Amino acid sequence: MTIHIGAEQGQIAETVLMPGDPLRAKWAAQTFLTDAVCVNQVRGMLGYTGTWRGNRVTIHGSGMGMASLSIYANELIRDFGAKTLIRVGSAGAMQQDVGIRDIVLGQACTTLTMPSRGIFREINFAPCADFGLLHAAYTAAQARGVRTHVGNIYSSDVFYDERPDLNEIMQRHGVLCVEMEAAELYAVAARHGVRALAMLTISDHLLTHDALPAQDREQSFGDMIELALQAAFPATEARG
Ligand SMILES: O=P(O)(O)O[C@H]1O[C@H](CO)[C@@H](O)[C@H]1O
Ligand SMILES: O=c1cc[nH]c(=O)[nH]1
Repeated sequence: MTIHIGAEQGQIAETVLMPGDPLRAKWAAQTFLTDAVCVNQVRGMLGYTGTWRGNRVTIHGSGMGMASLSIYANELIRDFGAKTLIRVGSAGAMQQDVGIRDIVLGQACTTLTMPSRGIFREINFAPCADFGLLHAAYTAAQARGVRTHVGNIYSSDVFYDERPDLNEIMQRHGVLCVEMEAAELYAVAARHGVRALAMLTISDHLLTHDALPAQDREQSFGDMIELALQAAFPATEARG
């Protein structure tokens, strides 16, 4: 039990899927895990542990923003021994050829800042995905025939951005989409020598202004959840 996670020791699996939305965690656990048990409700930040094809998995909300994710990622890794953390988030597309419901795998993250920024002093640390997870997720997505993009994503620390000029610069440099947690997840994971990946489903589009409703963001990202599980347990997937 930690300040923010009420689980007992042993109740958190080594593999953790992390949506921002705690209700997406609940839906994903109840839809995809066997014998899912709620292991955290502190502050309404829901976490569930169950199994997927015999492998123990926890699905735990991160909350919105890097400050919130940082608390949960630190406690999951340092206090509960999490070794593989996969963010399963939503994101806003920043390129014309990235469409609603496409999946983006965050190979690297662009930031203005992040909670871990301070410890790097004058260094511009480049938060990047674990290559094994990235490769496994891409392979699984190709096999499933899901439209998938791999590349640089923008981890913003604000949702209501007063600097749209920065979006234009990032778009010209090929940044695929904007979300709010991945960079800090990658930095915390790197610091502790564990694996991390951000998988994102495009929920809205900064250029076309198309957007999915809240219920879809909560309960319709099944492709992404299954791809995250396949990426975490590729050998299991090969056996079918
Ligand atoms: O849907 P989630 O996973 O929360 O991700 C995105 O949605 C939230 C903003 O609406 C931010 O957390 C952003 O990163
Ligand atoms: O951070 C986010 C997440 C989803 N959509 C956005 O536009 N921004």
